[in-house]
Amino acid sequence: MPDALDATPYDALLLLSFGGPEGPDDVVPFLENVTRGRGIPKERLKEVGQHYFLFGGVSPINDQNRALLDALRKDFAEHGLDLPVYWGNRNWAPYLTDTLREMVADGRRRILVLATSAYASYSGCRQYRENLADALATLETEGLELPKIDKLRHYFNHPGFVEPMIDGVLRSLEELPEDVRAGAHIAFTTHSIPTSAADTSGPVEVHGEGGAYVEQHLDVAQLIADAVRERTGIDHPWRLVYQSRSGAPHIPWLEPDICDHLEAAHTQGVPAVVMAPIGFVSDHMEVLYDLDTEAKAKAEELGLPLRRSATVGADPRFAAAVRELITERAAVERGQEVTPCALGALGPSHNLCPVGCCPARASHPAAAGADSPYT
Ligand SMILES: CC1=C(CCC(=O)O)c2cc3nc(cc4[nH]c(cc5[nH]c(cc1n2)c(C)c5CCC(=O)O)c(CCC(=O)O)c4C)C(CCC(=O)O)=C3C
Ligand SMILES: [Fe+2]
Repeated sequence: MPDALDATPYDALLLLSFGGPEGPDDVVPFLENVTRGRGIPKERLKEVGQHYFLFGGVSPINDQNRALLDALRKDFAEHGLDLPVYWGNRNWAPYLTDTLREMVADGRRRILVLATSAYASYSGCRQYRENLADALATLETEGLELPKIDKLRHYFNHPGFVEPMIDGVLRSLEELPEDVRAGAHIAFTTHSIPTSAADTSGPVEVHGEGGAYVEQHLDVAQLIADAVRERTGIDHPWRLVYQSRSGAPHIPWLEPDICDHLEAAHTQGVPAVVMAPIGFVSDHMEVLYDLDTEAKAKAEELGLPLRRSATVGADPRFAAAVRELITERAAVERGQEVTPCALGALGPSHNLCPVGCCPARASHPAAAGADSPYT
């Protein structure tokens, strides 16, 4: 047995995810949960519902989280990290509030949260913190003693997140027909968000002009492209592109869309493309529908060879990264010196979201940040 690792003061890890439907009857109530008060056009909701129905009303995200839970528990056991792992979702069962109630009943007082979103942005960070605050508010009305909740720093540039994606891109390149492989372009994809949300993502003092969201993705894309060049000797041209746009058409969102990009690439004579969905932690519906269904159909129509590389999912290197992030943060909380691990140009992300980080359109309490009403 290795020496026991120290998670003190934490007594539990909470895997906090998006959640997804697990059958046709779940789809509409799930979409209602996701879009409550968010002003998404009815037409878009019908369309997104169809994406789910195409796959039997089942999102792959829950099974992927179950696999990640297994990987985390296995890794912790193998490395002597004695920390129970719980799972709660923002938009579907097991619901965050129910899990948190269970954690309190189990006597958990200091909870560390791992969100299945690696980057800054309102949708990828603050919204998770708002849902934590809402869950705490509910437990408070029930007269429960509230636990203290912290959130792990953004892990987009952690080697345990980046390295599996490098392997994935290399594998996808190898899958391309040999005659087009050397000339292939890489399209790194992430979820489009409104440009107003992109511009204000991250801590105000730290990020550049266009916000942390794009900056962080560009950092990861560059890391992967550099590693691919080192391993293959070929400098594959790349670009960061976007997918899964929703919202009203007159509101600007990040562009270009992956399908428009494929068309432009084809017109310019690009012989093949590898899509690398670096914005997502696992192969959930955005990946299955927007890339594997829609973008692949577009490529077929164009006669453009296209491969989609793997997301991190339950890769053991990602589980190990989570363990390292936990012991790192626990040491910080104990007042010890640590050297946080991060690749790329941006350095390790902040541990505590400062006031005004990734602001929402409407003010809403958010937990696990400097502006949390819960301490
Ligand atoms: C940045 C980002 C991530 C990555 C970070 C993270 O992972 O958190 C993400 C993940 C996900 N988004 C998901 C699903 C949905 N997102 C929607 C809507 C929206 N997402 C947005 C952004 C993001 N979303 C935004 C700006 C909107 C517009 C409405 C709003 O301002 O809030 C809608 C409503 C319909 C539509 O408009 O598409 C659905 C159904 C699922 C589950 C998939 C599954 O079931 O497998 C996952 C993992
Ligand atoms: Fe989304």
